[in-house]
Amino acid sequence: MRKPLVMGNWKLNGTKESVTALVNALKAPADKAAAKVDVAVCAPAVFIGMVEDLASGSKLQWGSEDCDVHTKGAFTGENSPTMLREFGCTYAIVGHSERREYHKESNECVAAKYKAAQENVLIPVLCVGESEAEFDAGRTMDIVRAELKAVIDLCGIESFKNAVIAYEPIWAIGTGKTATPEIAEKVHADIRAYLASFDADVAAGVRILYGGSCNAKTAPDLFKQPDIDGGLVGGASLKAPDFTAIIEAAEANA
Ligand SMILES: O=C[C@H](O)COP(=O)(O)O
Repeated sequence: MRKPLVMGNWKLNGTKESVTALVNALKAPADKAAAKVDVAVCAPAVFIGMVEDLASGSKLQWGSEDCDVHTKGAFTGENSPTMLREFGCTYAIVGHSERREYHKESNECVAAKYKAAQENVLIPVLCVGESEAEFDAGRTMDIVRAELKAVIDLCGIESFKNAVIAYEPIWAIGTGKTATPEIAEKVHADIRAYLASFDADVAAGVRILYGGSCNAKTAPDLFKQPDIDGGLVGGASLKAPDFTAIIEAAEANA
């Protein structure tokens, strides 16, 4: 039985004031949901220490939006998995489409980050997904399989025992164009089938989140799908009432 996970990805948003208010407002819903649903927020690195101070003692978990492959050294601007772990992160998102696009991160680079996160006791949240042109051309699974295969080649299928996958169709991110529950479920099931071709038990156990305009309105039907194990939520995770409604939708289907 897979425990759903609802994770916020704040991206490049927040102030000291808004982070304080948001984390304080999410502790009670996270505590209430904890028996059935894991709840986490992934914050810009500069806010992670604040999130740790505010959320410690509650069931709200936190993580980073990226992590470097190195643990220390002359890598200006980076954040190492050991530093993130020291500030209490449970998760590290790797391979978000915005990193792949704006920072030119290849499948191999993302796989290396996934490996570094896992080696340093962070749970990687591996983002996969296709562009609109690739979706229109029917190439979704070609893209997603290649993104998964790079990780399998470097870390092995067993590594997915301690990882999360987030399927995020790029055309649905921040656009208001959510994938229909049927489209999303088909891709999630195809991802699970692909992983099962390597190891059926690992495939059955891995949590696969949906991301892309997941909000209070769309989450209930998405979360009813058998292969959708929660959401990676961008815009709607910045407002406590909206994110709370998404947590409640996951609880209702857990
Ligand atoms: O990581 C989150 C995704 O990019 C989804 O963002 P969004 O919910 O604003 O569409």
